[in-house]
Amino acid sequence: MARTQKNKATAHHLGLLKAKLAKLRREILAPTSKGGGGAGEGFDVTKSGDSRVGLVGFPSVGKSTLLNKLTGTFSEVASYEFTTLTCIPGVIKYRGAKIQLLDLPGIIEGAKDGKGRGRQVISTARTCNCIIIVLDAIKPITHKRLIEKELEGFGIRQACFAFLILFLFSLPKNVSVQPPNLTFRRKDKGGINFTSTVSNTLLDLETVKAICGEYRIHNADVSLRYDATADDLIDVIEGNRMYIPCVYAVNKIDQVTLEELEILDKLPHYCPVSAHLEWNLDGLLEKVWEYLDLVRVYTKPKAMSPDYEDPVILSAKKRTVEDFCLRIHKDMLKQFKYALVWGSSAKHKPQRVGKEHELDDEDVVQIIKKI
Ligand SMILES: Nc1nc2c(ncn2[C@@H]2O[C@H](COP(=O)(O)OP(=O)(O)OP(=O)(O)O)[C@@H](O)[C@H]2O)c(=O)[nH]1
Ligand SMILES: [K+]
Ligand SMILES: [Mg+2]
Repeated sequence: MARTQKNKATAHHLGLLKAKLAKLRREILAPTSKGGGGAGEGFDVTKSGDSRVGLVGFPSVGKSTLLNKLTGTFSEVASYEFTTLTCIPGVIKYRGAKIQLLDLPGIIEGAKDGKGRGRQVISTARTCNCIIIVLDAIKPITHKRLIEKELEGFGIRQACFAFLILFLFSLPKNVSVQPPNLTFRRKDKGGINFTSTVSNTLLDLETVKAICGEYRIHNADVSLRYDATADDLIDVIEGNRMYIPCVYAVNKIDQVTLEELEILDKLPHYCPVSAHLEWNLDGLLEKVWEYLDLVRVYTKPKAMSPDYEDPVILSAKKRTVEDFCLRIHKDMLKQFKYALVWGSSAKHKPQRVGKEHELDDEDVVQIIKKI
């Protein structure tokens, strides 16, 4: 692919190769029938708390040091690579929420053998609500080049790494992570029908046909509502893509110059830290909190003041009064009459609302039950 000139004439050829790569990546990561290596599942660590965050990165970038400093849990730290060989969980108490933080093995080795840990790391990463990709500030440029090279290469290690990038790292430039705005519908006959509501420069009918052909799909409607890439189409066809927000924590900034630090600080989604010297760990937590997109709701028992110590944590995508009730008790809705809400989602102080009402961060809620 690196050797192929990129132009209209080769676009469908490149699209085809991309689809082939996507299929190979999926095979590498699919559980092996032979067993051994835990059937490709993640590490056996029980989910706990309100949200889960994973530490992913090359060996010895300081993932374990970060876990230790952020959670007070012990995970072995050493100057040699592959110190951590399993998944070590810790808990961060932040703004009343309990966030489970997972320390994971460095990703190159596991990826290299094509089974075992590399796959386990990825499987575990897929269970996270946010991923902290830890980079070493001394070699961010080499790492970045490595990633680019991996993407273009063909080896198992490369393919595995590219998978990570596709699944976890290739995020839209904006913070809100959205799946591609593209409709793909299979049908029984009529061939491949390709429409676009915007002028598209990256995909044409030939390329779409080539990609679909790779999946043995000969009849489908594909419609774009933005300038989609071949990778976006492949993501939608594969259908198993996850969109997990990630923060790039550039660690060991105690080793770089102020000039270098200023550049790192400007890059989108980057957060410079020194785990060892505990520099900017607050900044990292703040960023992770922002990307987790959580809502804190305080309960107010009748005739008492709100409980500000122990908020109910909801996802910003599921934050109705109903979601709130379900979180407190599964039978709560049966007795629900209405709720009183104080805070930015309320028009009055308090506002009387039904269970469809959407709550905002730091709202206070009192549930009024049927008598
Ligand atoms: N200078 C400096 N060194 C650090 C920092 N954080 C970690 N280190 C050192 O980097 C080395 C690797 O740290 P680890 O925490 O073991 O790294 P890891 O990513 O968990 O490594 P693996 O588990 O082997 O993948 C150790 O020698 C740490 O003391 C930092 O902020 N600054
Ligand atoms: K290490
Ligand atoms: Mg480690």
